[in-house]
This record gives sequence, C-alpha cells and structure tokens, in this order.
Amino acid sequence: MELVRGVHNIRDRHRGCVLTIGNFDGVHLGHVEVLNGLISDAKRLSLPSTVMLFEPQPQEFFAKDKAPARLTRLRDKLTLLAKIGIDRVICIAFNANFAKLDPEFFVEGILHQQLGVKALTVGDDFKFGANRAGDFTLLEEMGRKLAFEVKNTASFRQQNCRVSSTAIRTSLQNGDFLAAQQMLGHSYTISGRVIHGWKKGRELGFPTANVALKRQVSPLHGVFAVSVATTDGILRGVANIGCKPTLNGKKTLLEVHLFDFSGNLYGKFISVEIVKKLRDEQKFDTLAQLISQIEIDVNNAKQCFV
Ligand SMILES: Cc1cc2nc3c(=O)[nH]c(=O)nc-3n(C[C@H](O)[C@H](O)[C@H](O)COP(=O)(O)O)c2cc1C
Ligand SMILES: Nc1ncnc2c1ncn2[C@@H]1O[C@H](COP(=O)(O)OP(=O)(O)O)[C@@H](O)[C@H]1O
Repeated sequence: MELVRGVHNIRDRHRGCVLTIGNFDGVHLGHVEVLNGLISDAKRLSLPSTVMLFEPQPQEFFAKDKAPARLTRLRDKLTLLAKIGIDRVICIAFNANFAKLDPEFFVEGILHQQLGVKALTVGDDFKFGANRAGDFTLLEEMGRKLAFEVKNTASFRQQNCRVSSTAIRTSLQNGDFLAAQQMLGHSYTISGRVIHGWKKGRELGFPTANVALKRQVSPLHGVFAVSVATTDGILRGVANIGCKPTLNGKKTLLEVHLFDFSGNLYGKFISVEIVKKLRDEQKFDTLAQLISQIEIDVNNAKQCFV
C-alpha cells in the first residue's frame, strides 16, 4: 500500500483513482463495508482503491483536548487498511488552511484535477469544506459536471444499532469489550513505543513498560488484564491507564507489567490488547498499599487467562 503524505505530494501518476474520504477511526465493520465497496469499484474500473484521511482528525483540530478519544492512531489505521487490501492512502495534514477550503474548490481542484477521481464513495453523513458547507447533494451535482460517479453508503448496523466510532467508545467506556470487538471486527488495542518513566516500577517490584498515548487519548481508564504483542511474541500482563495519583502523577499513560518477563523494552513498539477491566485507578495513602493492590491485580488478571 502506498502512502502519500499531504496534497503537495500528489503527483501526476496519482491521477485516476476510486476514492473514499473519512477519518476511519477504529477501521470498524462499518468502515470495512465502505472499503469493500471501494475495492470492488476499483476492480471494475481497473483503478487503484484510494482512501483520503486526515491527520489530525478534524474534530481534534477544532476541539483540541475536548475531542473524543481516538480508537486508532495513524500507524494502526494504515496497518488495518493495508490488510483489507487498499492500494493507496492520501493523508492530508488538517490545518487552518485546509479547513478554510471552499467545498467546490476541494472537489474541482483536488479531487478532479489533482486526483482524477472516477468514482467517489462517502458515508451517509459526509460534510466537507469551509463551515462543513459541502454535502452529498453538492458532490452529486459536481460528479455529473465533472464525470465521476458518486455513491453514498447506507449505515452498517448490528443488532439494530449503527456501528460507529462513537458507539465503540461508549462500549469501551462501559467495559463491554465484547460489544466493542464485535463492532470493530478486531479486538481493541492501544499501541505505541515504550518510553522511559520514573524508574519507580522496578523498586515496587512491578516494572512497567510505559506507552505515551499522544493522539490516542484513551477512552479507557483503570486497571486491566491485557495481552501484549511484542517483538518477543505475545505476552500477558496487567496494565494501568491513568496518571498514578499515589505518586502525584499528572499525565495519563498506559503502563504494562508483563508476567514472566524480564527483558528490555525501551524504544520497542508494542500493541496492548485490552481483555478485561479489573478496577478503577485509586490514590493510595502508602506505597505498601499500592504494592499489595497490584499483587491482587496480578492474580486477578492471571485468572482471566485460565
Ligand atoms: C496493575 C497496576 C495497577 C496500578 N494501579 C495504580 C493505582 O491504582 N494508583 C496509582 O497511583 N498507581 C497505580 N499504578 C501505577 C504505579 O504507581 C506505577 O506503575 C509505578 O509508579 C511505576 O511508575 P514508573 O513506570 O513511571 O516507574 C498501577 C500500576 C500497575 C502495573
Ligand atoms: N516484566 C516486565 N514488564 C514490563 N517491563 C519490564 C518487565 N521486565 C523488565 N521490563 C523493562 O523495565 C522497564 C520498566 O521498568 P520501570 O522501573 O517501571 O521503569 P520506567 O519507569 O522507565 O518504566 C520497561 O520499560 C522494560 O524495558
């Protein structure tokens, strides 16, 4: 799969494609439905299936810290899109200039002239351009004028509910990982590089691999049983997503203590699959109390895997 970063990197050889546009946060089953339609159109027209996505996601650009927590960071979106069989991703830097683009210019200048779109698929609620003034009706009109097909995909539903990133976040927040997994079509994982922490974990007897959450502010908080993909294979463990109030921490981190492991993970990329919530994070009066509780957490997490 080819990745094109930014409008300025679109070249003549990218002209002629079948396109869909969106955030694809989670790359859930609703997205997969759209993407499979895109791939079959691409085959029919013998053109590359192309996904245009935005980084940061527009809501993150506008609402900053108040934007909803992300389900998947760009790297994981790209892995999932490649697995589905998408040929090309165009990742647009969503900034103040892009947000100001006139909807007609976006369609005529970028989609038509630069990308030579022959078929465009968008979700049923797609809005675009300055003030979200562009909509499906405008796309249809411009498609007729500029000779490209326009398709609107109906909502993908499960048990009478529309599968959406919001519904998945809600399931995760309610601790219903099974429902989240059913909507995602894959398990919920948080991934990232292991960074240095306060080196307190080893003193407490529970070293923890710390993952910075960056854009993927977690929709989850608390202590969880986890299954972790590392370069040493799949390992099990227990994780805390929180700011460690007992040590007066401020920043939310994902910290994982792996069972039966004593290697060095700094700088390595790990994917943490959340299996079950064990409890909420707590502020303890003493470190001894925290250690006793983590011992209980370890036992409870191990029970999840028997
Ligand atoms: C299973 C588990 C549960 C934890 N629960 C809490 C908690 O309830 N409250 C808290 O303040 N810190 C909690 N922590 C975080 C520890 O305080 C933290 O791992 C420790 O301070 C080490 O930090 P470091 O990796 O930066 O050295 C937990 C850690 C783990 C592994
Ligand atoms: N069982 C284990 N689980 C997690 N990390 C481990 C384990 N054993 C060793 N490590 C290593 O130790 C580091 C964590 O030790 P810790 O004292 O908590 O330091 P830090 O505060 O930098 O995270 C991890 O990043 C990893 O490289």
